[in-house]
Amino acid sequence: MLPSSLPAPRLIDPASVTPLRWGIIGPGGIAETFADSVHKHTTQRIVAVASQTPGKAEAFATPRGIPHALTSYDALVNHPEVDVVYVATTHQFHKAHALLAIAAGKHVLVEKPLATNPTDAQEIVDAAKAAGVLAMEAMWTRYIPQSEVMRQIFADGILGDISFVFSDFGQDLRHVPRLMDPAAGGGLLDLGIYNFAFSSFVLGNATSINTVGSLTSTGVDETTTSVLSYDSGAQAVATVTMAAFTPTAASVSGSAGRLNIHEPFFTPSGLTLFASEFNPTPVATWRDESGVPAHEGLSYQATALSSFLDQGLTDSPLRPLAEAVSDNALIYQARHQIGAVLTGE
Ligand SMILES: NC(=O)C1=CN([C@@H]2O[C@H](COP(=O)(O)OP(=O)(O)OC[C@H]3O[C@@H](n4cnc5c(N)ncnc54)[C@H](OP(=O)(O)O)[C@@H]3O)[C@@H](O)[C@H]2O)C=CC1
Ligand SMILES: O=C1CO[C@H](CO)[C@@H](O)[C@@H]1O
Repeated sequence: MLPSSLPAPRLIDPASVTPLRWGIIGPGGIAETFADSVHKHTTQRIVAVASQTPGKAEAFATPRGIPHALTSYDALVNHPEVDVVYVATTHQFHKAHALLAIAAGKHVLVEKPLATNPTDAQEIVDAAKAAGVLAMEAMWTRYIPQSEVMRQIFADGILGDISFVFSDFGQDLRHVPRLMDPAAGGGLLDLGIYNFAFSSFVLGNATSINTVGSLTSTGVDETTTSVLSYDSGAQAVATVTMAAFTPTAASVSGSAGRLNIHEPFFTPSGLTLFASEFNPTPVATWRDESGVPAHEGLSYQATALSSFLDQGLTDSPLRPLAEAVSDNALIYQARHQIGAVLTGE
């Protein structure tokens, strides 16, 4: 019997965790959204920002009242007022900048993907472990309310035996230089990481992957369809493109019911439960009415990180590093299956 309502998310009160002092490396597009949403929705505070581009740190810090605008990443990671570093540079620099923060003894939140390949991602994990600091991939979707609702739905077995997961992420991003760049570009590392993280959220680690796809004029992956297989017999299909705007939908199907994650599935949205037999009438719907819309949801991961440190943890229980590495390895395989080989690989 399916429930007629979905559980309410159990959220952390932002005021209940230690207000950490954050430093940002690489104040570009996502750093702006992160800083503004963190200041709006949490008790965490950005106290320093460092940019290698002249004038950029100052321009970022001044309107936000951030006290320290620095011109060197070294100075930021070694700044005595910084507790945790947010690495917001483009993918190919994540490893070097995460290691810099870890070597300075700082906790680190690394933008997704953790690195451009699983070997580099594992190096970050090993360094953080050796230094006894927390490292966390900024897979922010894991920390938004609907993911908390989903965790309860899965724990209660509401969907029965889950056999199929579908996720789709597509936007025309071919005008964005970093995504066309053979050093770190492509749809899979930038967008597909959300699909792969969604599949592992539901089904765990895939045992095999088969990908078909096409490349951009610069040789990075443009459009891909991946089929992931699991020991249980379940499958996940991930469609990813940086050439067109697609539904950006996701669903989880089991023997007892199907859960649709409202579009776009990777931001705060909503959930609808259907019966397992064909019937378009929803059984139950939950909508995110928390007042933290779209990318403002980046703020949840900052509160979560602080709560993990308060609990003495050095790995996110909601997006463990081992999972970030195994998803990275699947993306590596997917890319190489279609010949999307980055510079130096
Ligand atoms: N969670 C989300 O929804 C999103 C996440 N992201 C992630 O955030 C990361 C950054 O993306 P985004 O903010 O769009 O990136 P930007 O293009 O805005 O660049 C961010 C920073 O990276 C450094 N940088 C960029 N290009 C170069 C280069 N060629 N050489 C040296 N340094 C460079 C710069 O640092 P400096 O200022 O020091 O020069 C820049 O300020 C990506 O890894 C991406 O996956 C991006 C968008 C959304
Ligand atoms: O994480 C992300 C979410 O969506 C963006 C586009 O809107 C991506 O480019 C980005 O890296």
